[in-house]
Amino acid sequence: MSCLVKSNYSHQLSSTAMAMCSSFCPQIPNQLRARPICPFPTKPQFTLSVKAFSSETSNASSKADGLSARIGFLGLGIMGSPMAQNLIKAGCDVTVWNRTKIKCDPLISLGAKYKSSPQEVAASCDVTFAMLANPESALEVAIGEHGAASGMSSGKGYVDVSTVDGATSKLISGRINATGASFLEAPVSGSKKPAEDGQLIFLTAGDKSLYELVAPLLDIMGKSRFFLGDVGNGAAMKLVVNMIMGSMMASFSEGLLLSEKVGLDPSVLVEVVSQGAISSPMYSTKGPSMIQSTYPTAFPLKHQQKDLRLALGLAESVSQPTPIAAAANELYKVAKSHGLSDQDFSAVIEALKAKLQNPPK
Ligand SMILES: NC(=O)C1=CN([C@@H]2O[C@H](COP(=O)(O)OP(=O)(O)OC[C@H]3O[C@@H](n4cnc5c(N)ncnc54)[C@H](OP(=O)(O)O)[C@@H]3O)[C@@H](O)[C@H]2O)C=CC1
Ligand SMILES: O=CCCC(=O)O
Repeated sequence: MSCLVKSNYSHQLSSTAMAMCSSFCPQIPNQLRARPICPFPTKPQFTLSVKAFSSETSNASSKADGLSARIGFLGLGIMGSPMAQNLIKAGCDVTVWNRTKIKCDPLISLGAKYKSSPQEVAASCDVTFAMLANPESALEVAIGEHGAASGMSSGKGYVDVSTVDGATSKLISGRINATGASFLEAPVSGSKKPAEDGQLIFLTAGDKSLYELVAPLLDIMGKSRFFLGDVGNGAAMKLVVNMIMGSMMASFSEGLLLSEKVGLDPSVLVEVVSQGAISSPMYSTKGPSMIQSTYPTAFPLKHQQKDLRLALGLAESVSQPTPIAAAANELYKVAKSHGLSDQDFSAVIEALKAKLQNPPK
């Protein structure tokens, strides 16, 4: 396994990185290419050569020379839109598609091209990213009618950054590989704001050469990237992380409500938690709005419940007991039944309030 992290301490790019920037982003003027300063206007401060722990080195520069800079992006929701936007702002040649076409318009205004199906995007691009809601939509867009696979061929790459289960990822990988193209799964840790800020964490697995080729693109959209081996490992890592997160949020919700019920100020609880061993940006960021009973959507509750469901399936596949996650999953299901699917996942606290108001008879 390897991990590369974006450095905040250097304005300079290595020559390898510079070559790859130029290769992927042909709109970068030649006079800028000659300078050892990264030309990306939004994300100037990184180098590709900082390693956290790995003996692997990237030799993507020479391979990148064979790849032109046409990038497809399928799925422009909360995450896909800012990710694609960062690629466009970095000067990359991006072609977009979304089921609901109107969501393409802001990106088209920024310079993106548009195609009317995933198939057409894949056919016209060298590497196509997909950021879809769930396994069903990831499958439909990748291998359904007019899906990306039907536009794929040898030399192309498909990078699925959606959160899905390993079986879905392997199915997509098999169909993409059958066309002669390469597949990488690359789900992300980090939410709406990190997506906007290019601070996502990529959990990749699959074709190592494709990983190396798209590394400069991942570095535009993210702050670090892990290569985890075979297809399925990236999905598994993502599901374990989100299983922990879903349980943490459910437990935090119980704490907020209990503190209030025993006469404490929940705002003080948030402050106390922020100074101790269980401090988490999630609690500090979401806590104040949860106390106000407002849940501006960064990570939709329906997706958190989907991830818990998939994580429980993963645990079941290896007979691993996960009673805490199972209980949390039930709470998110209650929240969904109260119409909170499209609220932020912190709205799970409302399920506990509902339970309090309607105790079992
Ligand atoms: N939001 C977050 O904080 C994070 C989300 N994720 C994961 O990333 C993925 C996307 O999340 P997010 O952007 O928040 O989700 P959104 O719900 O905002 O976007 C979902 C996207 O999937 C598309 N879609 C849904 N169903 C279909 C379908 N049947 N056919 C074609 N397209 C479809 C939507 O198209 P349309 O616009 O037409 O509805 C939209 O582009 C999910 O897997 C999620 O778990 C990962 C990390 C963080
Ligand atoms: O999948 C969603 C992850 C959200 C986050 O990491 O904050």
